[in-house]
Amino acid sequence: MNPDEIIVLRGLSKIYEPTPGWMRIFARTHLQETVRALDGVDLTVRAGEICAIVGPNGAGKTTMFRILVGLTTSTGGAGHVLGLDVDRDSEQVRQVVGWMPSEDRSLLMRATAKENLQLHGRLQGMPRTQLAERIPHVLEMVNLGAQTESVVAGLSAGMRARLRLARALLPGPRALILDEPTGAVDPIAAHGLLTLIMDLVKQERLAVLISSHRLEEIEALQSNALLLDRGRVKYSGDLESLRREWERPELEFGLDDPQTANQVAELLHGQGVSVTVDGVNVRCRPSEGVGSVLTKLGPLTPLVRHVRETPMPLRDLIAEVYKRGDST
Ligand SMILES: Nc1ncnc2c1ncn2[C@@H]1O[C@H](COP(=O)(O)OP(=O)(O)OP(=O)(O)O)[C@@H](O)[C@H]1O
Repeated sequence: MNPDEIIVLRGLSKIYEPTPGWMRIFARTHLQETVRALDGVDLTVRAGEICAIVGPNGAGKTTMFRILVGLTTSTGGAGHVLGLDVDRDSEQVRQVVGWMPSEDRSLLMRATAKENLQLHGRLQGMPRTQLAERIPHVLEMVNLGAQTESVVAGLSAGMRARLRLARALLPGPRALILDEPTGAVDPIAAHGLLTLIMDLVKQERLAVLISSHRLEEIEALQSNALLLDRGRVKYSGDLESLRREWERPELEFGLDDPQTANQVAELLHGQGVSVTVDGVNVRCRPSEGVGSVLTKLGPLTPLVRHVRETPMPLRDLIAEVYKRGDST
C-alpha cells in the first residue's frame, strides 16, 4: 500500500434491489426495479489532494459518500481508506474520515458551538479529556474561537457551515468528505469557507472528497474531478487534462461589414458548423482548430480582420463531456 494513497476505490459498485413483495406492505416507499447507483468506480485520492465529485441528480455521489462513512455497504468492488476496508472495518474507518453533511439539521440549534462538538464527540466515543483538548483546537482551526459559547441559532449560515466543518475535524481525520459544503451559504462566506478548506488540506495533508453543484467553486479549488453519470465514471483526472481533452473554444471571426459576415456564416453553416452572427462578427464553437476553420473559408479567408478564441467555462466543458459521452 502506498502511504500517500488515502482513499482508494476499485470497481466500487452499489446495486439497490427491488423491495420484496412482502415488505411493500410495511415500506412507505418501495423500489420497483434494480438501481445501479454505482457501477465500477475507480478512484484514488492522495494526501493533500481534493477531488470534486460532480454529477447530475441521481449520479451516485451520496451513495459513494454513504459507503465511505459506513452508512451503507457496497455490493461489488472494494473501497479502502488508509488500507481499511470500508465495509468490513467501518468502525475504524469512521475514526479516520471526517464527514460534513450538507445541511444544518444535524446541529442542535439551542446548544452552543462547544456543546454541539461535545455531544458529537461523545457519540463518536471520544474520551472527555481528548475532547477538552480537541474542541478549542478545531474551533480555532475554522476561525470560530470567539463563538465557542455562542448558541448555534444565533450564528450566520457561514458560521454554521464552519461549525459543521469543525465537527468533521474533531477526531483528527486523515480524510474529509464534504457534501455540498457551501449549499446554504452566501457567495462571500462560501469563498471564505473554500479558502479555509484549501488551507486545511495543505496544512494537515488531508485527502478530501467534495460534492458541489457550483462548478465555479470546483475550479477555484484547483481540484481533481470525478464526473459521474448514473453510477458510471465519465471522466476522472485533473481539470487541466479535462480541458486538453474536451476543450472546444469559442471562435470569433471579425469581418469588415455585415454582408461579408453573413457570407462567412453561410459558408461555415453549409459545412456543418453551427454559427451565430452579431453585426460584423461571426461566432462558432467548431470541433476542429482555428487553422482548419480558416482553410474552410477559402477565398473569404483574407477578409477576416481578427480571430478571438475564448476558452469554455467549466460548466460548458462538463456539459460537453456528458453530451459527447452520451452519443458514443
Ligand atoms: N436507499 C436507497 N434505496 C434505493 N435507491 C436508492 C437509495 N438511495 C439512492 N438510491 C438511488 O440510487 C441512485 C443514486 O442516488 P444518489 O443519492 O447516490 O445520487 P446523487 O448523485 O447523490 O444525487 P443528488 O445530487 O440528487 O443528491 C438514484 O437513482 C437513487 O434513486
